[in-house]
Amino acid sequence: MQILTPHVYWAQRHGEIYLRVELSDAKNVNISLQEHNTLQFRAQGHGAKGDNEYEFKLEFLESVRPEIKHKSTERQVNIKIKKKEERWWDRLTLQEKKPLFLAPDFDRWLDESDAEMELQAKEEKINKISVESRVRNDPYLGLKKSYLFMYNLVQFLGFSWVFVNMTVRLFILGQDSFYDTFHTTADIMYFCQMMAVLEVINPLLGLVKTGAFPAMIQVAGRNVILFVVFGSLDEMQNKPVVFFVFYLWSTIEIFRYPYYMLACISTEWKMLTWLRYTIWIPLYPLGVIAEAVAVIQSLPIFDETRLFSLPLPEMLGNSLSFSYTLQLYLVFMFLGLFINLRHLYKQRRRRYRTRKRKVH
Ligand SMILES: CCCCCCCCCCCCC[C@@H](O)CC(=O)SCCNC(=O)CCNC(=O)[C@H](O)C(C)(C)COP(=O)(O)OP(=O)(O)OC[C@H]1O[C@@H](n2cnc3c(N)ncnc32)[C@H](O)[C@@H]1OP(=O)(O)O
Repeated sequence: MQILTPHVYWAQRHGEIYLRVELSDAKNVNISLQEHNTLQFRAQGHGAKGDNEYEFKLEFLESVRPEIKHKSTERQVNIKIKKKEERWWDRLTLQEKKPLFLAPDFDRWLDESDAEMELQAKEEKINKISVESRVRNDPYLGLKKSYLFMYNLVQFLGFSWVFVNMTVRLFILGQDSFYDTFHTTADIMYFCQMMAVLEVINPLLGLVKTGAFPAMIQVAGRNVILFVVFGSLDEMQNKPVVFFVFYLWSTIEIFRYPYYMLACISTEWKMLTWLRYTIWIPLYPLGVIAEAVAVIQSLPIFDETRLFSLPLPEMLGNSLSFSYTLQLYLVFMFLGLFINLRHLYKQRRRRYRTRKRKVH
């Protein structure tokens, strides 16, 4: 019998190589691996040149695992080989010139980015299964979800009240409404911001799957402005900056809390998700700027009133104004801005993963 070479078709994934040998009714299939990367195939069957003994040898680009699986069907021999290291190969063989008997298997062919998506989809499916099994095992899930739903509802109502109140007053009174924002909305804002401390506690108790640190920065940052800068200085309370700070805070929250409420009942509105993960892009820096303006405006007032000043010995000037602490706080504020912008950017990317497509 003449020894011939069959047609071989190939495709790859990050971790595997698939070969399809065009040989029907193959018998005595003998596949071996030499030197970690050279596959030798020999079998009898019906190929392009009729019934014959067929063989080929492929020296792979990189090492592969010794356990090689194959399955002969009436029409072909399918071979699955695991790569030693899970990575994308630029080509199949070590030699740059493709052997004549080798061609891409277009039935299985995926380019690198498609294969990545396939891999990601598999990982997501596995994660979903493991989350679902954990969820099924949690007897308090209903209670946790109800608590979170109520918390988010209360916050949504609170911030909506602030937002609607300010908007209506802006339409009726115009710029005059800037001056008494604090007196008309502070009680509700105090309530919402005190409640927001739960946002640091929730991740610590494992009730929500996010980090406590970004929430701590957010809540502490806002509460310094609300309780210390605005709350303790009457002189600050009728400044227009209060309007801008409260408006920026409440604008994001009237989207964020409904988004969480829907998440609690496993529902999603694409538009709401987009708003939750997008409008922070202009709002967050603007919010920090407005807060910084408030801090800067409060510095001379703290200097004058000596409120919260630190007592010092007489030779050091009696007391250290709280404005120095606030100047230091301004630095922390921009550090906090950077940390949370990065966090929000990551959260957004997690939601809207974009993939680079490689053009071959
Ligand atoms: C005295 C020491 C002081 C030290 C302070 C240092 C300086 C601080 C400076 C800070 C500057 C602050 C500036 C700020 O005040 C300005 C403004 O706010 S301007 C207005 C714009 N602001 C924003 O856009 C921020 C809004 N806030 C937030 O987004 C969050 O507070 C934040 C912590 C920043 C991010 O939230 P989180 O980490 O929770 O991300 P996700 O929303 O993606 O949630 C992750 C998953 O958890 C689920 N989750 C979270 N919370 C809940 C909930 N309450 N109920 C139900 N589920 C919840 C959520 O659904 C996500 O899950 P999945 O991915 O499955 O949907």
